[in-house]
Amino acid sequence: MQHATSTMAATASRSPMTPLYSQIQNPKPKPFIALKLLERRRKVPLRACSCSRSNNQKTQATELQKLIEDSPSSLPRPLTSAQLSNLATEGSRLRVAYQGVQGAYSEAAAEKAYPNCEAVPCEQFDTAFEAVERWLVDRAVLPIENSLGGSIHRNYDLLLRHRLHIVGEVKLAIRHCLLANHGVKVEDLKRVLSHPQALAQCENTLTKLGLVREAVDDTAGAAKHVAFHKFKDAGAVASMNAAKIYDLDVLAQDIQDDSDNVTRFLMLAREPIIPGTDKSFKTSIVFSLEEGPGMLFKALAVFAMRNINLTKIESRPLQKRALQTSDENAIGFPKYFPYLFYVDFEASMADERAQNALGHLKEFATFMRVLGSYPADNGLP
Ligand SMILES: O=C(O)C(=O)C[C@]1(C(=O)O)C=C[C@@H](O)C=C1
Repeated sequence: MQHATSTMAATASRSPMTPLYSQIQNPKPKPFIALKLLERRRKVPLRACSCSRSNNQKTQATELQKLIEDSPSSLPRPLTSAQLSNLATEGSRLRVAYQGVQGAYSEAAAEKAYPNCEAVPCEQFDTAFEAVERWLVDRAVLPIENSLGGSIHRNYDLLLRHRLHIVGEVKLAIRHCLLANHGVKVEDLKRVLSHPQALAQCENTLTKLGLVREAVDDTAGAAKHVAFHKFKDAGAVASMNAAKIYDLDVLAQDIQDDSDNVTRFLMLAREPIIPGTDKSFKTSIVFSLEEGPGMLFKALAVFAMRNINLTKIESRPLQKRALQTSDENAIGFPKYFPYLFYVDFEASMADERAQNALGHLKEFATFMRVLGSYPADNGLP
């Protein structure tokens, strides 16, 4: 159990949830037209499948082809929400969405989680969620917490807003480098670009160097930007891999504030996996409680009394728009700040202790959802 937050949420009645574990969603049919999307490391990223296509679909494919060919480099561009609607999926390799551009840590995490997958870059976290929901990719791998920077709140909120299931986790050691264009020295730098999490993880080094931080969407995107604009006064915090891809010099290595810098990523899918007991499993849930003294204590006790270890607890403001209509009906909106609690615990949903704990929690939680029950990543990051 790492930390707890004690703010209470006050809510109204909830709908019953039977069985405890989330229902398997009805699979949607795969789109008839399948376009090979953003084939990595190849000049021609789109390939139509053999089935016949409508004029509209041909136009979309041509537009996308043009869009990618117009790109200043031959690297794939990340998906935008607008492009998502134009694309469909095909292929034997598992297609895994990640946020960022090629060389981002998230890409490395996707490849660690699904070796030999086709990693598909997405502009934003939302785009990655949507890409899975719309069958454009098979999975998404997204960061959820970092050992130095803490939680990635946006993804907690998106987990609730979307209906994907957590099917695994993967931990990745994050080793940041300070990158700059050839010939640029550390003393020439005035600014540094990177993802806000990466900047936060290198707080001490960047403060010592007196660099002005500029936040961008991802670390590799920062490296790409610095290289593209041939900046002489700005560097990027990114990976060694990004330095190679964007042809930048490495001015300093391992600049994170602590050598043990690990990011935990979630593997997300349209359908849950069947939880087992053969290996160590984790379960992630989200719930809200009525307001009142000791309510969170009572909620956490359902795990403690069954000797179930909690590995993470996070509280997030309950935003009405973040909820699905069915969830919305289950929750009232009180005059005080309502909160949602996200809890990860070390037990499989196939374990009777977990089922009893959640049955107990349901007796007084005003809302509860199982986000996934999945094998724990206990290996080296
Ligand atoms: O910018 C990247 O390279 C990412 O993959 C994103 C991200 C994050 O969101 O936390 C992932 C891992 C690191 O902790 C830093 C940044």
